[in-house]
Amino acid sequence: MFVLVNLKTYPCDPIEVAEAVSDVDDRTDARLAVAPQAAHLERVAETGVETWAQHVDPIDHGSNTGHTLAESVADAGADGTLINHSEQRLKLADIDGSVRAAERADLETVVCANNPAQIGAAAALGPDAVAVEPPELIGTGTPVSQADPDVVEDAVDAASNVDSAVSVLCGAGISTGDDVVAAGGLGAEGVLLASGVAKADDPAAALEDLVEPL
Ligand SMILES: O=C[C@H](O)COP(=O)(O)O
Repeated sequence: MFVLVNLKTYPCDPIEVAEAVSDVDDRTDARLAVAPQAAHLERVAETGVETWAQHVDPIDHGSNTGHTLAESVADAGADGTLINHSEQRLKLADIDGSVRAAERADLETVVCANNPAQIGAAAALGPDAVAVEPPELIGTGTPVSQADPDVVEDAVDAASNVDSAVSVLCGAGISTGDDVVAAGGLGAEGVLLASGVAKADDPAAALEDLVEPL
């Protein structure tokens, strides 16, 4: 299973979380990665942990201000990027452009989507993976794998019907090892989570619990 921890703009110490993820990563068969804010990418990558950006823009080098360039994210040490997160929604053409920009910079891609229909559309754009996240469950601590298992299974079917090479993650409310196991049982190859680690009093202990059954 792939466990991708998005730090969003939570007031956690990104280096402390990255070091905890790196430490747990050494002791599990699961694949772990951290997605800090763009300004923290370089320092997080220097810890040795697999590092992801939270977003890249559908742009190339040039006359752009206040954007995130895929090449700069890669130069900072990122291995991959989220695209179209529920909190950073893009138009369809811009999702496509961001996937192309990430490919150009050799970044792995996870395109997020609200529901199975959008997952099918996202998979058609050829990312490495898609992540289904019902927005109403994000940050609630109620796991999608328990609250809405059909949405995960339907997303897996939707992606597979379009392109079986595109793997499916699920997210929203995932915070325990049981949640991750349940997600795997529904066909997801990974989970995208945030508050369960980034808002935990002890992020290292939260991570240990997440990967313990894997
Ligand atoms: O990127 C992560 C997702 O939005 C899930 O967030 P959450 O784990 O806080 O529900």
